[in-house]
Amino acid sequence: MDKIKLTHLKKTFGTQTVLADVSLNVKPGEIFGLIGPSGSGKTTTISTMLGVEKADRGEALVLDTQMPNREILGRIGYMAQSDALYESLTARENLKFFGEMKGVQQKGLATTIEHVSQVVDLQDDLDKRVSGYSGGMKRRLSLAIALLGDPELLILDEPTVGIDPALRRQIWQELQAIRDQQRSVLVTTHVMDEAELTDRVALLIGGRIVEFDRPQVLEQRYQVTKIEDVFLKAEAEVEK
Ligand SMILES: Nc1ncnc2c1ncn2[C@@H]1O[C@H](COP(=O)(O)OP(=O)(O)OP(=O)(O)O)[C@@H](O)[C@H]1O
Repeated sequence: MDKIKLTHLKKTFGTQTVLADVSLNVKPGEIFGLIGPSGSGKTTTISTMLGVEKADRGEALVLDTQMPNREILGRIGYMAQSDALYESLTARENLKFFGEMKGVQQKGLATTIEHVSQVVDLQDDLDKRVSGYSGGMKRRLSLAIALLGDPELLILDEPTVGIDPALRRQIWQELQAIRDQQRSVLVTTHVMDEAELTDRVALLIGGRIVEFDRPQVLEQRYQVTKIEDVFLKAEAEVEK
């Protein structure tokens, strides 16, 4: 059973068609990458699938349920592009608050907070107020919050922006461990090396998914060795 299933989604803002016709599915136990030029509609795809924005046409099912749905939202680890954090609280207090909201048992909460803050390397800064955090630290805290409660589905909008390469690698190891537990991850990224690490990747160009397959299959199809080159060639073809 698919964790996400989008069928012929269309979304316009005024006269601008941002999503012309988007269909995709995310399976259990996979890391699914959504890549595309800036402004191609990656964030809109996410907000429409979650029901934050209303689709003009088509259907979006998340965990077999039409969104928006509060109960389902509670079962997803969602990291938006802008951080929604309590600035006047410390990181630990934020994690505690969101952990309780997600129903993490009080008994295991401290251990869970320990684990997610280690993944994003914030364990030494947990008792600082978020207002004193850098942009990258806030991103890392948002990611830690998304990881709370071991959600069966993670939806991460550019989770590694402003994050150093070594930590980025550590975060991807965690995403792979999550995948290996048969949980699913949908991730948008601008970093082509990251797209290489996904199980399947979709290229969103001009409001359509122009390619959608395993990275290696796409590289063979375009006779290149990197997803970056697939991306550039596909983009040039669309622009023709
Ligand atoms: N609420 C909105 N009202 C009007 N236009 C919007 C709205 N949200 C997005 N758009 C427009 O839709 C287009 C796609 O934006 P979106 O943020 O989905 O792209 P993106 O692929 O996520 O971009 P980036 O990679 O830069 O984050 C842009 O032209 C944007 O201006």
